Amino acid sequence: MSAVTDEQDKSADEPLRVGVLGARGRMGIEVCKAVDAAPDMELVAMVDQGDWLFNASDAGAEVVVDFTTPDAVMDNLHWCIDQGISAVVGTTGFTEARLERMRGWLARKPGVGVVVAPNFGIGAVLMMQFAERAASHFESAEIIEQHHPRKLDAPSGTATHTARLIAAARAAAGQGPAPDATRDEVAGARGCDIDGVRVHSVRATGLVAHQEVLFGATGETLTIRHDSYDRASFMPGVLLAVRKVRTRPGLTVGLDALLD
Ligand SMILES: NC(=O)C1=CN([C@@H]2O[C@H](COP(=O)(O)OP(=O)(O)OC[C@H]3O[C@@H](n4cnc5c(N)ncnc54)[C@H](O)[C@@H]3O)[C@@H](O)[C@H]2O)C=CC1
Ligand SMILES: O=C(O)C1=N[C@H](C(=O)O)C[C@H](O)C1
Repeated sequence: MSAVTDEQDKSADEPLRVGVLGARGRMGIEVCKAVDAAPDMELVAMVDQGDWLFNASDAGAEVVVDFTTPDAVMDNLHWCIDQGISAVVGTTGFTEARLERMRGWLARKPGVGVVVAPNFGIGAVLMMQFAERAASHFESAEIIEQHHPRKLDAPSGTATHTARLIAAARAAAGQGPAPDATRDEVAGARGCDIDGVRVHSVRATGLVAHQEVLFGATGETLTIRHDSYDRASFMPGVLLAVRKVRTRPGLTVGLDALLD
């Protein structure tokens, strides 16, 4: 299978055939609605736990969207890549080791593309970019992420990714650790540490997905905040990735390159 160009290898009136994994989940339901409503796409498979993955390949899916669980996603992606199906992945839990394994699978299937994004909200992508830009100008940086209480993982994928971006920008600027004389009286009082950046996870009914990045320097603070009030906020980013993934063979991490 070879890479598809921006012009696509199909006539303009042929819709892109899309399958959704995790189709009965909170995000999966929203993705199915968005794909179904997109004039240039056809929803050909809705797969959830206990369903047969081959439903997607039997239905001729050209792109699969995965919003499942960190435990399920790697097996799903291995299968998709093996089948020559490109994938758009919002599921969290991606470590560098997992990304490297996926690069190995993709190396054997040169025409297949995978886009993995910790957050498909355009505002959230910009929030991460702004945080990366601000990072080297402030001696303190902490992240407060807030989510609905049915979220399985903490810290969020977005917070982990943001912390890594901030840490890399601080290291590149030769900054040392953020000042902090506090001794934890109770374990976890200062949140968790991701590459030297403190991350605090809040879970409360009524929340959807929210994050603040708080920077501090002498006499000033800067707060960069993003709020998703509705899962519809992730859909423009998901549909953009579905449209572009087949033009980007190999692994793309984050939505940034697709927005340029
Ligand atoms: N990147 C982004 O923009 C976003 C990412 N997420 C992430 O997406 C993931 C899913 O989130 P939610 O929809 O809230 O969770 P959810 O728990 O509502 O949905 C997950 C669905 O996956 C299904 N599932 C589990 N194993 C499966 C398998 N092997 N094959 C097919 N389906 C399987 C479950 O039955 C469930 O229906 C989480 O990791 C979450 O953090 C959520 C929102 C936005
Ligand atoms: O589980 C969620 O809801 C979300 N998960 C992603 C994450 O962990 O960052 C993206 C967004 O925050 C919503």
